[in-house]
Amino acid sequence: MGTSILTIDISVPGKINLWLEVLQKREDGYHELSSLMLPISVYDHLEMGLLDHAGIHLECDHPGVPGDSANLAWKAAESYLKALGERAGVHIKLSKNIPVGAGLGGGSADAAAVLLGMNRLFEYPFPVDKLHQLALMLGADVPFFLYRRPALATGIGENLQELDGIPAYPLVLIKMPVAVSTRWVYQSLKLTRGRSRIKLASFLSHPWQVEDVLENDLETVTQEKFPLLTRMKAWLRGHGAVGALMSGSGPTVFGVFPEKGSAEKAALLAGEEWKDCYVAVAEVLTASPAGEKWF
Ligand SMILES: C[C@@](CO)(OP(=O)(O)O)[C@H](O)COP(=O)(O)OP(=O)(O)OC[C@H]1O[C@@H](n2ccc(N)nc2=O)[C@H](O)[C@@H]1O
Ligand SMILES: Nc1ncnc2c1ncn2[C@@H]1O[C@H](COP(=O)(O)OP(=O)(O)O)[C@@H](O)[C@H]1O
Repeated sequence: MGTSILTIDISVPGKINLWLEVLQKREDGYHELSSLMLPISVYDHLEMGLLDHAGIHLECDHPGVPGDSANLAWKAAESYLKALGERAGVHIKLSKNIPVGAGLGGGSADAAAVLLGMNRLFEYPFPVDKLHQLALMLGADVPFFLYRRPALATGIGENLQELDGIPAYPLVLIKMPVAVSTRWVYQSLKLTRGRSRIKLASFLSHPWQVEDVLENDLETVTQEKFPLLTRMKAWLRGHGAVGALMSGSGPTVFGVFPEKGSAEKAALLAGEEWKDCYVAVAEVLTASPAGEKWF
């Protein structure tokens, strides 16, 4: 198998939803949201290179994630090549580190990163709007990961208002050893809200009053099945977090800490308290990495 000399390495950040309000169900079954999406310093890794023949070769190191055309990274490469109309080939090596089925957006993040990587390998044939369009066909969350910046997501997640002024919140993540299906959570949701309560402008002028905006309408569904999540959030608050919430469809819960030191201490204790769980310290990424050109 011949790969080109040019290979690229990409660090792929996951995300949390600092808030997630589900506003209504559309006729196609998707839900309209208002969600503050924040990239975080928990990363998958991708290595990509062009082949000297057509095809998509994927290696994925996670036994629970498909290594074939069911992988979102594979699907992203396929859709990019199809849009480009070239009989080219690509090799993709995916190292998973973002927990799977966790509410941290790992699959969507990989898909977006493959689109970005392909665009660099082919020397930028597509503008960002075209990548955004391809991303949305892969999943509602995928466009967010093209920009790697804090953003208010509306529509089904694809209308993105990028935001400055979000602190690099120190976080502790705890995830039970179960995977949750996003589809199941949305399908099980009973809508009660109607309209958005959280005011972006007032949050931006007092971002440290973060506990006032930690709200996730999907929590009720996942918490009912896994009541331990409620205890995990209370535990995080009892160990220094100013607030705690489930991310996305869960089951990861995150605590927001006033500074890195207290987050690290809490994470050490969390590792002892929540023995079978994934525990990590992370922080919110507030700016795209400098010097990276993708489109
Ligand atoms: C809940 C969130 C919050 O950021 O994240 P995760 O928990 O998956 O990380 C997202 O809305 C997940 O987005 P994503 O994972 O891209 O969703 P998709 O693959 O497009 O859809 C998976 C399933 O969720 C439902 N879905 C998704 C997004 C949305 N706005 N409304 C929905 O009803 C769809 O009906 C679909 O069956
Ligand atoms: N590259 C990928 N990384 C993770 N999961 C993937 C990937 N491709 C496909 N999947 C499948 O997508 C599902 C959801 O994965 P993930 O994106 O990690 O969760 P979430 O939607 O909670 O953020 C899993 O069932 C997994 O098998």
